[in-house]
Amino acid sequence: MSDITLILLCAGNSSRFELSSKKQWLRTENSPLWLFVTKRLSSFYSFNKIIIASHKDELNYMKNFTDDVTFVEGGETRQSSMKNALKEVTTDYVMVSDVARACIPKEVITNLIDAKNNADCIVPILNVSDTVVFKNDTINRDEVKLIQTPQLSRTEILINALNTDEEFTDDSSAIKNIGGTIEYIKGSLNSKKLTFEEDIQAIECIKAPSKNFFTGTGFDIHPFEDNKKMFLGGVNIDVDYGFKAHSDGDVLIHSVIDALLGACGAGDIGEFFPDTDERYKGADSKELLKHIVKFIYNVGYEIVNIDLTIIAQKPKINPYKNEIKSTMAQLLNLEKQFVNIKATTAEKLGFIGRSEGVAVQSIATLKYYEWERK
Ligand SMILES: Nc1ccn([C@@H]2O[C@H](COP(=O)(O)OP(=O)(O)OP(=O)(O)O)[C@@H](O)[C@H]2O)c(=O)n1
Ligand SMILES: C[C@](O)(CO)[C@H](O)COP(=O)(O)O
Repeated sequence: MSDITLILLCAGNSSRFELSSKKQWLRTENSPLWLFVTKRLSSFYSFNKIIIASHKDELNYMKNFTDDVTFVEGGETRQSSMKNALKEVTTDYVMVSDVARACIPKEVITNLIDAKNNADCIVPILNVSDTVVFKNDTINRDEVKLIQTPQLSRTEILINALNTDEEFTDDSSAIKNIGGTIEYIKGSLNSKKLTFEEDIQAIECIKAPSKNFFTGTGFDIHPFEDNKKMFLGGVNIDVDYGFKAHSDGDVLIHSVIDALLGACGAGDIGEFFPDTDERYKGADSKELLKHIVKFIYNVGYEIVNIDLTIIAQKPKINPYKNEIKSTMAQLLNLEKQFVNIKATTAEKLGFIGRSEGVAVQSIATLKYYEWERK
């Protein structure tokens, strides 16, 4: 059994990337980048264990993709994500890599492992061939190194090195800080880190996303409650009763949230906003939908359209249809033509027919965010 654990850091915010999808969630064919990188690295070497540090909002979702890795919640910084992941490591050695370095070649992994006994931390580097100016001075470029990941460290030493409030931008800097030894090996241009949008041009091992469409259905139902404001699709309906619920009871938005989550395979509304959680008592459902829409985009999807049916004996929906459409289109970041609303009575049958509440059924279609190499 190998004595090396792989940690893949995937908990960043991609704030410099500036696309609607986080870089770890870009699709290469049908695979999110983090899964592609995990499979790629594990095809090069049989690690004892693979640990993935995930953003807290994406941790549960990631678990739907594979049972072969251990997921941990990331932190605010790369270093805190690494510290969380290190708690799960039981081997003598640990290899830590950025998910943002998607195309690391096998040779780099093999060379790191071959050098594992030579120092406390083995680091791939690139030398610099351009002239380097630091502040205003041209400096000796032969003394400049560009540090890459993955880095292979003795686990105990890395844990000790990170037992500080000081922030380091990589593992080797922390180890150097406590007097540990470092060995530099040859890195690779193919290990370039995806940081800015234009870096996609250099990440050649990934293929375009598949053109598949994904559908999900949603259904929600709420009974009426007197003397409460009624909201449907984010619009205040002018009646003197509302919906009984833990939140504001916007049954239409709840149904749409479930359809969106269904389409991207992310469970249901209760997994994101439990009705036992005091934070969501009386919550404005528009805010819940905004959170979900951000999630959908972050994890690499775009919304194509939604269609829904409101089943209500009362109130009358027609006078509000257009406003609901506009409000929902804005919340979903869609053109109005891609939001369709139908309404029907229950022909006086059952509890809806007895005017005791309203149900909404919906369907959403998503596609992968279409990044392209120009
Ligand atoms: N809190 C954080 C921050 C970063 N990372 C990971 O550390 C690596 C290097 O970070 P970077 O490329 O800077 O990614 P982001 O932090 O997502 O990017 P940005 O700084 O532009 O927000 C990435 O694999 C990233 O997912 C992490 O696991 N936890
Ligand atoms: C660890 C690293 O990739 C080495 O070059 C780099 O320091 C990460 O920096 P970032 O600012 O977190 O992208």
